[in-house]
Amino acid sequence: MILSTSPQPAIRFTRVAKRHGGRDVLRGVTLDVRAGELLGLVGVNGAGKTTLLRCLLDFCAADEGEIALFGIDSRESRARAPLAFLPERFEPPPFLTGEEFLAYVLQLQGQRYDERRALDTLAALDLAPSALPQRVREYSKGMTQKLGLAAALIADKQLYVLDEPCSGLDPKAHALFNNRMRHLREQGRTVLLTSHALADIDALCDRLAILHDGSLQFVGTPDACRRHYGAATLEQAFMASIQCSQ
Ligand SMILES: Nc1ncnc2c1ncn2[C@@H]1O[C@H](COP(=O)(O)OP(=O)(O)OP(=O)(O)O)[C@@H](O)[C@H]1O
Repeated sequence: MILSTSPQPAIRFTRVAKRHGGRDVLRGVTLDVRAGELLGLVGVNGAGKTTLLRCLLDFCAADEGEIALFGIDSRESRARAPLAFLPERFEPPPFLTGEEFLAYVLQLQGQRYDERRALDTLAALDLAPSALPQRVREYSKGMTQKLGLAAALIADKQLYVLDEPCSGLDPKAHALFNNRMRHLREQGRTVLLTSHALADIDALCDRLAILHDGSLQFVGTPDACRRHYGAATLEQAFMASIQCSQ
């Protein structure tokens, strides 16, 4: 058990390190995701973002360090109960219908499937009601991603961990997703998401964390990031942050 501190962050990574194949993928990552904030984790391909989330979700064990969810060691299953997760590569069982998949996800969380709620969740992501009785194998890439988001969002959770949630979304669904994220923040929910779209991070996130080669280079607001690197845009600031580390 990790001792809680006050005010308690939704997620606390403390000196998290992970090696894969003799290579350091995470090098002592320390980061608090505050309760009620929307934090964007950014970094180049292979920076270690998904690995950090996998450690958080106990999909793999960190070699060093600790991770706590609302003050509870993330390796305890009860710590992850208030959390919904969308993986980077969302691959639902192709033989299920959309409705069967959503019902299954809710059942795993001890919740009942409610068609009205499912339709509202789909509508909020611009997924047509006809997707519910359709088999997932017939879905387009964007439809599959919307179903993954719907599965993450349909259960009422305090914390959402979304790995590249906008991957494959069309512009309308993308805008609707951003609205949904703002709504979650208004409700005091916490969101940790990864994204390669710095414009989204700028428009949406309270703070961003830049991970490069397994180490955090910067954590703060988009404005603070631009100021810190003397940059006019977040893109320039990001480029400066990863060059500084080389
Ligand atoms: N199971 C594994 N075995 C070996 N190497 C791994 C494993 N998982 C991740 N890695 C390596 O760890 C590094 C970080 O990968 P990770 O998927 O965390 O990066 P990422 O920042 O999420 O990248 P992307 O933006 O491309 O999704 C990569 O070099 C990857 O090859």
